[in-house]
Amino acid sequence: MDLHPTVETTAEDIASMETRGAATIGAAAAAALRVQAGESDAVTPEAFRAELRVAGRRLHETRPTAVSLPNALRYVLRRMDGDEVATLRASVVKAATEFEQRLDRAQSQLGAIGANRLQDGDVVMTHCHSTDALACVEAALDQGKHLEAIVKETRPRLQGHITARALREMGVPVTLIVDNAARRYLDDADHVLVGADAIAADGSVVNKIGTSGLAVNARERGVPIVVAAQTIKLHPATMTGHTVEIEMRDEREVVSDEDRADIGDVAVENPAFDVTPPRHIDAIVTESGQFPPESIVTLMRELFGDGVAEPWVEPTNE
Ligand SMILES: O=C(COP(=O)(O)O)[C@H](O)[C@H](O)COP(=O)(O)O
Repeated sequence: MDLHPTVETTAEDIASMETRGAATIGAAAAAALRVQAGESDAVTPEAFRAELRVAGRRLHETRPTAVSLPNALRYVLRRMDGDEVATLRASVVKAATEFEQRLDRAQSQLGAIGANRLQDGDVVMTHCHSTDALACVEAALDQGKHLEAIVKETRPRLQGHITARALREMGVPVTLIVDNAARRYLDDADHVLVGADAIAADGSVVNKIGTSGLAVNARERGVPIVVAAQTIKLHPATMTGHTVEIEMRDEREVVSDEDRADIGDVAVENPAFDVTPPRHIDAIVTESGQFPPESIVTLMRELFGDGVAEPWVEPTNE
């Protein structure tokens, strides 16, 4: 069975980080499933369902950490319903569209909540590029508040450059710094504002590598650190003891082949994310409200209480 080219392209773009950031990855996965369903030429319901599961697996295998990806697949594939291809197709197209609309609504809702924490004249320090975090800044600007930003460049892929450009386009004065200068510039910051790729049941936050060190420094400097994360970042499998896989990316993102030839035979490690424990986080802002990290599990149970299906996996009885 051939996957639609859009599914393959979407998967390749997620794996290569052409498409990056947890919310964007979730939206792209849902959109790809919609195309697979809409263009499917399956003639039986069984063939259609199998095709959508294969598409789900292809998308799921791209990157392991941002739980927005499996949550997007769950949302769409669990709503695949019907006894004929036409009804199955319509159900997937509807669910994928619904998912994307919910993402947009959630991001602006959490932005309005997160903006309430920001005061006129505040300086915000950012790490990586988080559309959920920037939604809070944008909402605060819409409330008439003036903000400045200290943007960490975020090696090795320099997502801070995306954030710097986005903030400049909002009219926010930006100071770009190397990651190692964060502790020094925390003295000038009123808030640290970051996003999340996954939030565990104990309130730990998985985000771009460097977040946990920034949180420790922010705590020590007395600068509040807020995580802006839609509920699709909640990781339901952690309610049953599963842990979040931290993606190890290609060493060449850290050391070019030329540099390696110069340096010689050294091991290079390139973890893309790290885990910040709840004790180093002041608040998690979601579209459903602000939570101390230790209580995020109440929201997780409310939203994902019925366990963690993996509807892209072939059912054993098939
Ligand atoms: O860690 C990253 C991106 O990592 P990468 O660049 O490796 O994908 C972002 O902070 C979160 O995904 C949240 O982003 P958003 O708020 O946009 O979902």
